[in-house]
Amino acid sequence: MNILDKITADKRTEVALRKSLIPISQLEQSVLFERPTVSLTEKLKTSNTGIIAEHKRRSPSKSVINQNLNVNDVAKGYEDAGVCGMSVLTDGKYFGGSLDDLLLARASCNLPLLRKEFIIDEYQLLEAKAYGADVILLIAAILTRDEIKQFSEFAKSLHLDVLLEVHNEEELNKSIMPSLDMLGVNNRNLKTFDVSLDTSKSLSALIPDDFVKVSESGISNIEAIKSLQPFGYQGFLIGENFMKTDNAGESAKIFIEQLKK
Ligand SMILES: O=C(O)c1ccccc1NCC(=O)[C@H](O)[C@H](O)COP(=O)(O)O
Repeated sequence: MNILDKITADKRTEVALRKSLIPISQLEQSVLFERPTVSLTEKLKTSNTGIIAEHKRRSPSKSVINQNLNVNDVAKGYEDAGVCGMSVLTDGKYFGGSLDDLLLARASCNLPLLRKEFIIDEYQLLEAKAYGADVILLIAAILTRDEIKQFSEFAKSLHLDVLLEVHNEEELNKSIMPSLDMLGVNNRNLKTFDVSLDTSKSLSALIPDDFVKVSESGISNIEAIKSLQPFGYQGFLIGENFMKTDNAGESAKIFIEQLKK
């Protein structure tokens, strides 16, 4: 079994347990459920930097990245740095994240927040809304076309933006549909962890112009962004490069200042 299959199998068990512990009616009572969401897609369309900065403590590919940062400080720092949005990993077992991280980020900034999760059930979209997310991620590699349609349409009914992530042509071809807002190309193969920006470059021409294009993973310098922009990318998801430092917000600030030059 590859790591993605393992994460997904564990996620099914976890979500079944969460559903039995917290009923949907309780999620819907969250004060955040009525909060008007902020569109990351619209922010990326008008930004000249397009940085989506991630809160990421550890990962299957890198083990520990940084366990010492406080999510409130990271969220405030990213907002001060001028990022377009923040991605918050909420998986506990493989990434050391939680829904509480999302809630704390929500309490600390007004940025559009992406719930970075392995979504396999509509229930997780209700959780995303209840804990303050504005955007959800759907990963084509773990979903059927019918599930992508069902989850993306449900997300839109909750006024959440949808970022659909692909890694190859087959995943892209099965996924294109009007209920998506952003098409993300993950430069990391989630089964082997190989990283190549060429993945974003080669798939870009196949992504219809109706979607904002986001390049994800393995971006560690300004040159990478400059090399992706001519391929139509308007969003750049960066985790480790900021989180591996003592001050993720400050690192993002310096990065954005250099990018603007
Ligand atoms: O990062 C991993 O090792 C990983 C492994 C398996 C599934 C997902 C994984 N990462 C999720 C992400 O998409 C990244 O956290 C995100 O794109 C940022 O990547 P990076 O800038 O390389 O930290």
